[in-house]
Amino acid sequence: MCADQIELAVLMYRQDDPQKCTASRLVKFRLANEVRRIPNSFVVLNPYSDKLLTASDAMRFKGICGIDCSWNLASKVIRGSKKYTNNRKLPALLAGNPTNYAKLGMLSTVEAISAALYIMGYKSKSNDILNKFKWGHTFMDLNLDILEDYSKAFDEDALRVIEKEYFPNYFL
Ligand SMILES: C[S@@+](CC[C@H](N)C(=O)[O-])C[C@H]1O[C@@H](n2cnc3c(N)ncnc32)[C@H](O)[C@@H]1O
Repeated sequence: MCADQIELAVLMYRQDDPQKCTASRLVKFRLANEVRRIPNSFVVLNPYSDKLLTASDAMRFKGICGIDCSWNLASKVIRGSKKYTNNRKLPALLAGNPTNYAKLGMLSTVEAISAALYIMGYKSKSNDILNKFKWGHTFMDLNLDILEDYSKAFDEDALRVIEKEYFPNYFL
């Protein structure tokens, strides 16, 4: 998969400290575009979706969009909204960022986009965006083996089997 073939976007609610906001940093380094309306051809990273992101989504979507809001308000902003389409939850992963370190599924926006890139086959770009954060390598240190296994699973059933092997008690 060629790293240039996928576009990255963020929808920003600006609810967190701008100094710590990972989406702002991606926009600053021109690694993602800030959008007000998510293009229909993009997959939306939604931690409350019933549908899991799989490697086969690389064939369906030409871009990935993160929704950057506070985790404290995410349930209201994302779960309570019907305006997002093409929603996908990531299979279970451990956060590597200092705020939610080692919490399952509570990833920062950059971690979520990086994981989606890895699973969809854009492995080099997945690392490139993490490299803009001093703690970015921690996310890969914690999750590389898991992400590699997830990237080989082409449907949700296969993903859920792997998820259960690594995290038997995972519910978000
Ligand atoms: C709730 S925001 C928190 C952003 C944080 N303030 C930052 O600076 O990165 C994180 C976003 O990343 C994506 N995300 C995080 N964990 C996810 C998961 N388990 N499944 C799908 N998307 C996820 C979602 O778009 C989510 O809204």
